[in-house]
Amino acid sequence: MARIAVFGAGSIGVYIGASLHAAGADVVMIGRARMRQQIAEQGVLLSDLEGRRQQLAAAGFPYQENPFALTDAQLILVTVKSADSAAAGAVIAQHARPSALVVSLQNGVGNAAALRSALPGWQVLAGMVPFNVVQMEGSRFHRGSGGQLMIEASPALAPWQAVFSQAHLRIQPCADFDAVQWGKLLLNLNNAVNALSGLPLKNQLSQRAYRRCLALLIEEALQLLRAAGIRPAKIAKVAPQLLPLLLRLPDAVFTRVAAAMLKIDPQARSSMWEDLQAGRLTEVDYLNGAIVGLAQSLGRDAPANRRMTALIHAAEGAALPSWSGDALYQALRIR
Ligand SMILES: NC(=O)C1=CN([C@@H]2O[C@H](COP(=O)(O)OP(=O)(O)OC[C@H]3O[C@@H](n4cnc5c(N)ncnc54)[C@H](OP(=O)(O)O)[C@@H]3O)[C@@H](O)[C@H]2O)C=CC1
Ligand SMILES: CC(C)(CO)C(=O)C(=O)O
Repeated sequence: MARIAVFGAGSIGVYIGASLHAAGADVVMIGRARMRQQIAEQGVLLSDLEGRRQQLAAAGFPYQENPFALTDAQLILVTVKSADSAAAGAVIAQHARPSALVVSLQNGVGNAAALRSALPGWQVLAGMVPFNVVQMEGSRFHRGSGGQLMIEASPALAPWQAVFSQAHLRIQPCADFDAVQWGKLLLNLNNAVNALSGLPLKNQLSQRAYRRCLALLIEEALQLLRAAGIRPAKIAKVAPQLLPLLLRLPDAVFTRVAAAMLKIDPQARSSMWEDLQAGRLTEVDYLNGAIVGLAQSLGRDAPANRRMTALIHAAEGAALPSWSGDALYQALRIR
């Protein structure tokens, strides 16, 4: 059977890899010793907001540290954080076959390009994970929101569609993937707001004070995208251009009008909050920082996203933050 490798299996990689394994696919997850030990002791519990709870035994669970496992892979899913993409590409180049299809399942707009630079001549596709996964007590990997995986359209995807569908991970191929990545990045501007709030996503997004911060960041990004001639795709239920207006609505109206946006498990958190909590560096340079970089390329500034990037860097390695929405809004607007 065709072999799938998940490279850099943490929250997203274990959730996707374990779902494929549970559905009978031939998959191997490659990651760190800490994760391998945790899984060897406790197995993996997959859960989701629709009520799934599936315990997968430690015995025979395909997780290992050795990248040698890449040798037989025909499909390689890359799920490392953005700063690790170039190094991941180098390891893949060393161990895998150039005929393997590589798919980046990462946030940000530059990871597929980073992988392509490390893997000249390989087929690398950009992908997008719309849902959220948090690691919880008991080696539990919990999907706290919904949506379909999106991957850059290519005939090379066809043999994999059925395998993913069997694992309840339907793949939606998309032609204009730049638009998809920028559309997702707009939503990921909330990762930093969420991380600084210290609150679960649903609670944070239910409070107008935090939504005003996000509206400010998105509005600034939309102006720059327009100036650069980039049209972000609609990833949420509403068009990107309407997001600032929607987010600024009073709580009572927002909870009714944007009920679909709040269809999130009360325990779900952003991946950036997970990074702060684990004492790791975050992906802020690849999210809010990408807006600052876009501004610079246009000879402009992105003050709110620039300040947000600095606030997150200040929080990295420090005690877990718990900003109020109003204080954060003021900090993002300080001249
Ligand atoms: N978590 C979520 O809900 C979502 C995340 N995403 C995106 O998906 C991507 C992955 O995120 P997430 O799963 O949360 O990240 P995690 O940090 O949980 O997982 C990545 C794992 O890869 C490991 N890793 C890094 N480099 C290597 C290497 N060279 N060899 C082996 N293992 C390596 C990391 O170990 P170590 O930390 O020790 O380096 C870590 O365990 C990110 O781009 C994120 O933005 C997208 C949608 C939702
Ligand atoms: C799913 C979402 C948008 C949740 O914040 C995410 O991409 C992340 O946590 O990185």
